[in-house]
Amino acid sequence: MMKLISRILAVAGKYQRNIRLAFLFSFLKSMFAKAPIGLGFIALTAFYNNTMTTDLCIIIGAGMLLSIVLQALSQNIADRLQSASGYWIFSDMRMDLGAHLRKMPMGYFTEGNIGKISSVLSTDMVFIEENCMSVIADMMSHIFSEIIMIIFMFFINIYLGIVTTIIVVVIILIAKGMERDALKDSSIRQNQSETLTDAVLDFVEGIGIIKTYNLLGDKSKELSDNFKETCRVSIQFEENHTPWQRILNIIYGMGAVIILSLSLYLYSQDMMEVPYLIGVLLFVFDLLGPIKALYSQSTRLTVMNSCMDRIEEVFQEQQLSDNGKDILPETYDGAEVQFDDVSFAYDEKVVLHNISFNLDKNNMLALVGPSGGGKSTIASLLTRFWDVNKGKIQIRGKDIRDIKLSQLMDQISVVFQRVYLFQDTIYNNISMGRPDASEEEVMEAAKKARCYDFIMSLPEGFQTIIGEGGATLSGGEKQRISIARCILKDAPIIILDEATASVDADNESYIQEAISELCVGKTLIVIAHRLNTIRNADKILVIAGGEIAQSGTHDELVKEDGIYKEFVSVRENTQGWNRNLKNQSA
Ligand SMILES: Nc1ncnc2c1ncn2[C@@H]1O[C@H](COP(=O)(O)OP(=O)(O)OP(=O)(O)O)[C@@H](O)[C@H]1O
Repeated sequence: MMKLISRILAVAGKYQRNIRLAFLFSFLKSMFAKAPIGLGFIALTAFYNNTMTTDLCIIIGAGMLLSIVLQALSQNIADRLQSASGYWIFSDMRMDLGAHLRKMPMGYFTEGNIGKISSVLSTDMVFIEENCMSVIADMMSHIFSEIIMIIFMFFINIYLGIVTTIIVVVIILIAKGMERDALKDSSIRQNQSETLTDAVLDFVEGIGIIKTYNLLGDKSKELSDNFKETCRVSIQFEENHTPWQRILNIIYGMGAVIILSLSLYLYSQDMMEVPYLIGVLLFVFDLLGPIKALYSQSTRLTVMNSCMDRIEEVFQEQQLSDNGKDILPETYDGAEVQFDDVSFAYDEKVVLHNISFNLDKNNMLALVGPSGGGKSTIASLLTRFWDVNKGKIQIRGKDIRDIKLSQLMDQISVVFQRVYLFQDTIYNNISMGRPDASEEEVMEAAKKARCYDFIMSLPEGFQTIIGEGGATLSGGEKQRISIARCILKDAPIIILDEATASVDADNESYIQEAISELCVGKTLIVIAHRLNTIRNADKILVIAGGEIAQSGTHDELVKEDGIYKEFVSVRENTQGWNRNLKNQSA
């Protein structure tokens, strides 16, 4: 419980002062709330001793009224200070998380963490944001109230004070066990919520495949099993928690009875006066009220603690270092891109071994080879989607880790096979390649990427919104828009993941023309599948099993027995097949 408070304070940053101030007002509120009990005792004693006067009556009445007003006032100030801080803290935390995620290696997003990120942002943060401040305010008020009650009992009689303290300590110890258990169950519940988020995302993203492969029944069942499991885990959580609450309730009752019996005993031994006994009789069931209220919040507290665990887990993920200070030279006599003895592993799995090659400015390098050989990984290392484990990668003689990530990204454009366009206008989708580009430059890029005509044929032209609720474009059209974006960016190095799936002939020739425009005067790394592209490369690397199996030009490699020769003959046969099929259909 105190752990949660210190965790919230730790993340509160500049709002810590407000929260601490709110604690002070919570304390005052508790004092004013309990003041009528003290005044009640004074009144009882005065009646008992026959010393009650009109003045004292008025003072006690006014004191009670004043304590009610001051209690409401302190509560109001504490609530305002705390709830505003809560929303600010979590708004800042979301920004920090965004900044943190921006610095994570791309690998983090592709390794099944999307469900976790969404559930941290949507479930965990929202839950804490909505609950934490009210819960902390309540908790502080209950803790202070209980302390005031104990002090009060010491004031009435030292033995009563000691026994009340012991009972409260026993309750705290039992509640600790309950918290430990609940924390374990709660993390099971949170993990299940993450699994469910993953399953829902998977279902929604894969709906096309699911339908075409007639898997709707199976996948829907998987999803509904997941919902049932989530339901089961939540019920289990409540069921495991209820017996603890019952035990605590019994102990609250027993505690009150013990205090009551002790008071009667003390009275019978002349160790306590009548007004105090009456006072204890009146308030005994209120004595453990605050601690009872405190632990009735424990379910929410536990869930919050495990939400905080998961938020911290994401924050603790290693960021990609971005401390580089070197500036890339405009011109350089050596290689534009150089891999020097590079090895790389995804976690434990080593997928690249001692890769070394040079690529000169404005030259084209083709990466070819069997699937899973490591071609995409080589390209990803150049963009620092991950960092190498051994060796180094240089651009114009500078280790890419020694230059700022933003400068590195300015140097490279990537044309992915899978195009992603934002739900925005076509214009904005292109201009994000270079946000300060003029309208003419955007149009020019669209013309070079062979997409100007089809964009202009749309009713809204460049202002057409793409995506949900907007225009639907073919795969080839989207690809050309993404190429226009790259053309506008005008980075000197292009990484091109050539499409394996064939698009229709018209689109294919437009895409080829767009790519040719993009590549003029650039240094190119192409993950190549088309024989024509490969033949034009200045250098070909055959990547197999994470190593460079062969390297050379097309003419050199076809003369060697090896993977490349086989690869070319397979490609030629397929192209022959394609030609025959086209001729037959013509
Ligand atoms: N994010 C990842 N996490 C773990 N392993 C990965 C990841 N991405 C790729 N791999 C593995 O690394 C190896 C190299 O994959 P890579 O995608 O670089 O090969 P590739 O030659 O580009 O294959 P393809 O031609 O099929 O795209 C493969 O064994 C692959 O399973």
